[in-house]
Amino acid sequence: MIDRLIEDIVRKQSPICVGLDTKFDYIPADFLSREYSMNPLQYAASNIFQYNCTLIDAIADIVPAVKVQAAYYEMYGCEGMKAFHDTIVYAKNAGLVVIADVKRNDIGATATAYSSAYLGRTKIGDEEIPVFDADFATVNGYLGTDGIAPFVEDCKKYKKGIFVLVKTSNKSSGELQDLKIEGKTVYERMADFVEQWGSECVGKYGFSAVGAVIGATYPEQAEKIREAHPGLFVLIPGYGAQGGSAQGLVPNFDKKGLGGIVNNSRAILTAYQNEKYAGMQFDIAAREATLNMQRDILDTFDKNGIAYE
Ligand SMILES: O=c1ccn([C@@H]2O[C@H](COP(=O)(O)O)[C@@H](O)[C@H]2O)c(=O)[nH]1
Repeated sequence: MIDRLIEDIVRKQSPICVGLDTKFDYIPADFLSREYSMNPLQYAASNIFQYNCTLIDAIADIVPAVKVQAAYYEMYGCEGMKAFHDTIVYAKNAGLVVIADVKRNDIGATATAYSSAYLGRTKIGDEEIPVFDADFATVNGYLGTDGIAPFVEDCKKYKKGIFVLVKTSNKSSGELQDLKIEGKTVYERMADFVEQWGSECVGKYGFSAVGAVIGATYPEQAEKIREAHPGLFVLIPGYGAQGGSAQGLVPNFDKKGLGGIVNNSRAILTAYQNEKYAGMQFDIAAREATLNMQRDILDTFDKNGIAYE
């Protein structure tokens, strides 16, 4: 899957992932269904799914991937998780790579169950059934190797990928991640682990399907990690609403524009509320915002001697 993601990034000249952190409140009133016979959670979830489908149709030709943030579906209960599942199916059918942002982990046995849910198969009798069946999942590596191994096994078996939290984009990420142990920060040690965990998952472009999450808000830290780990593929959240800049993304990428994919959720989902896109329908505004992000990144790449071949 890592090779396909890289090929789609290059083909679309777009190292961008649109984040489907779809809150009911984001949906414009004139898009809401007039079908009021459902309970409130069903109503919210069914509108979220319709919104996602319209948005996916608007961006599928200009980005390689979407990231579906589970929190915004879990908050609507079972109906929300159905919308999560159906959104994954819809996005895959639209030709997109799907990252399930679930940040899962636990002790080995339980991590195996999580991995079956999001990447692998659930065994019932003789049948092995794909459940959410995303292409990538985000995971938390802080329980250590036994909590990650089941995900890595499913990456190998089903050609999937994971992104392990290394240096997160949030303000307080340094409280723990920047602490030093024997001369290295915790995030640097985590990056070492990620390389080790993914050593048998390296694809034809030299990047492993076991990648890292590094926030766009921490370019200096990204530079350090990149120097130590040239084969680490990075999911980069934090561009847009969190203030990460295109220039700050540069350390993650090699001169061919490879090495990462940049997520943007709220600034695309709610672009129609931005005066820059005033009067546009939400899907048209989302497309324009995505194209502007692409221009911003490609112009910055150009200034830094980075270009897709
Ligand atoms: O370090 C991290 C890890 C994950 N995220 C997630 O990415 C998106 C960012 O949303 P924006 O609206 O573009 O800020 C969201 O799903 C986060 O949970 C992150 O931001 N930082």
